[in-house]
Amino acid sequence: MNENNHVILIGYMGAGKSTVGLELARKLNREYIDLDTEIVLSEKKQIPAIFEELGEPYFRAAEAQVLKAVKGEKVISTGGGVLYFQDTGRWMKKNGTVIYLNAPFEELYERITGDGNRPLVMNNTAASLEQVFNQRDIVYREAADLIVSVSKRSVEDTLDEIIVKLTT
Ligand SMILES: Nc1ncnc2c1ncn2[C@@H]1O[C@H](COP(=O)(O)OP(=O)(O)O)[C@@H](O)[C@H]1O
Ligand SMILES: O=C(O)C1=C[C@@H](OP(=O)(O)O)[C@@H](O)[C@H](O)C1
Ligand SMILES: [Mg+2]
Repeated sequence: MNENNHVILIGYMGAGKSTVGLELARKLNREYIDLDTEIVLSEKKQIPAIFEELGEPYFRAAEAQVLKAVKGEKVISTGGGVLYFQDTGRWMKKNGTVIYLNAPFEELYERITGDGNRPLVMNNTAASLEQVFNQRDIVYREAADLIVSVSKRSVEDTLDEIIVKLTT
């Protein structure tokens, strides 16, 4: 039996997981968790400082730990690297409905380029970010129960599709 019944948003940086998740929680009248926000609060450091001072492996472990501690029927916005450990996707499937917010790399890159709050964007070229996107896209698809396009589309429109898919 499932322990929890969350709605879990996954996808690459810039897909709108944080933006869509907050609104989705409001519409579904559920509590909302953004894993990045939880980590910032518990570490009392911003994401770039966590990467710089504690390292990416530390951040990945914290991310998986925070995710697995969420109980109930919440809406969870993950970070783009949340599937870093192989067992995380399995945990998600057992604990909720996993929705992959998907768009072409070029569109997502437009949204995130120059953002100083995303260490991967600051420290990598567009070509290597695209490579990461291509690797992760496979993993996101494997983990997803539903795939929703966020390409050239408003947040409202995306929300409507998610709500229809969750309730049919
Ligand atoms: N449907 C959309 N169309 C255009 N821009 C969007 C859309 N959804 C989110 N954005 C913008 O893209 C950026 C990244 O959104 P965010 O919610 O932080 O993504 P994520 O949490 O997946 O990294 C923000 O500037 C946000 O306003
Ligand atoms: O893709 C990633 O590895 C990351 C994505 C970020 O979250 P968003 O996907 O919400 O930008 C944040 O967790 C961190 O900067 C690392
Ligand atoms: Mg986010």
